[in-house]
Amino acid sequence: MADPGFAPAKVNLTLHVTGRRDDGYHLLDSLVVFADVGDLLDTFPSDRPTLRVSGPMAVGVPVDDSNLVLRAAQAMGIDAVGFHLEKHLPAAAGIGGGSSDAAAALRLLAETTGAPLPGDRGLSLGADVPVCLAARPARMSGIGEQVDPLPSLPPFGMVLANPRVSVPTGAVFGALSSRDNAPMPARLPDWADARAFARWLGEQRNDMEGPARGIAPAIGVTLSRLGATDGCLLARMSGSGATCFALYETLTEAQAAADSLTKLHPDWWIAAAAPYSADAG
Ligand SMILES: C[C@](O)(CO)[C@H](O)COP(=O)(O)OP(=O)(O)OC[C@H]1O[C@@H](n2ccc(N)nc2=O)[C@H](O)[C@@H]1O
Ligand SMILES: Nc1ncnc2c1ncn2[C@@H]1O[C@H](COP(=O)(O)OP(=O)(O)OP(=O)(O)O)[C@@H](O)[C@H]1O
Repeated sequence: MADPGFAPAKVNLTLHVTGRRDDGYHLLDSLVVFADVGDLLDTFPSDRPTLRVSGPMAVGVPVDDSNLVLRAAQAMGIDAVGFHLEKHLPAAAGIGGGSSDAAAALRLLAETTGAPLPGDRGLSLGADVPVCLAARPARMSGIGEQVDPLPSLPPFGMVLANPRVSVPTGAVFGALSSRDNAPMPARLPDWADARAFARWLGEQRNDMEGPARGIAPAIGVTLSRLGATDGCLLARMSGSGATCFALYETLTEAQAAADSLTKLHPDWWIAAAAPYSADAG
């Protein structure tokens, strides 16, 4: 059984911005997968909402009411709970760290208290929370509320790389030059292998990459470094950045690429990962 407290990194393999609603939120069409690197969340008995944060990425993570973990508990109407969050994912990085933590909190509380999940599956906490609650490969649309699980994907390995520049999501949406772009094809192909999958992904887009690179030029460097690693099939930015990912045929190739990139950029956050799905095993 999948660990409900595991908060995997979210990776937008594609991210098409297809319109904007009257309230300013953008309509998206995105192929989302999860990686087997992430944060770890656990609960402990407490008579009031409490949050302790530890781990290699704990610095700067809020421990007050603004943390999405405590906001998730609030959304489920649960006050008397303590959380321990072990932070491994960089924040404001385009890999849904806070959203995945919120989703893990919802899953844990539903499991331990029997309380129902919020009707909006966490959308009011963040547009990425519903897909993070599913934590399996999905096509995400609307502003994030529509989550359609994908049939099985071919196996592949990934490297995630962040040049340690944080990029606020709202600023990147605000800097988009075009908001009415084409969605992905209505019917997704049945990809034979990682190469065919990466070739098809290469014909799709992340519409936020251009504006994010304008805000954080280090993203361009990250993409070219990933693209130059042995066996790289595709290098692209995830979400609103600055984390970029590269795909490989195998996890072994991804691990070798992560090692060589770490030698070049020991100060970056770099992780090799396999795809993760909450419904597997
Ligand atoms: C870029 C993505 O990561 C792609 O998966 C998500 O759409 C962002 O999800 P998120 O970080 O959970 O976003 P939220 O915390 O809900 O929103 C942050 C800000 O991004 C903008 N926002 C977000 C989602 C969306 N579909 N349209 C938007 O315009 C809004 O200005 C909002 O104030
Ligand atoms: N549990 C949490 N972990 C990290 N940051 C959090 C958390 N809860 C709230 N935050 C706040 O949310 C901000 C955005 O962080 P988050 O990791 O959610 O990034 P994100 O890039 O917006 O994710 P994405 O755009 O992929 O959904 C942080 O700067 C931080 O102040």
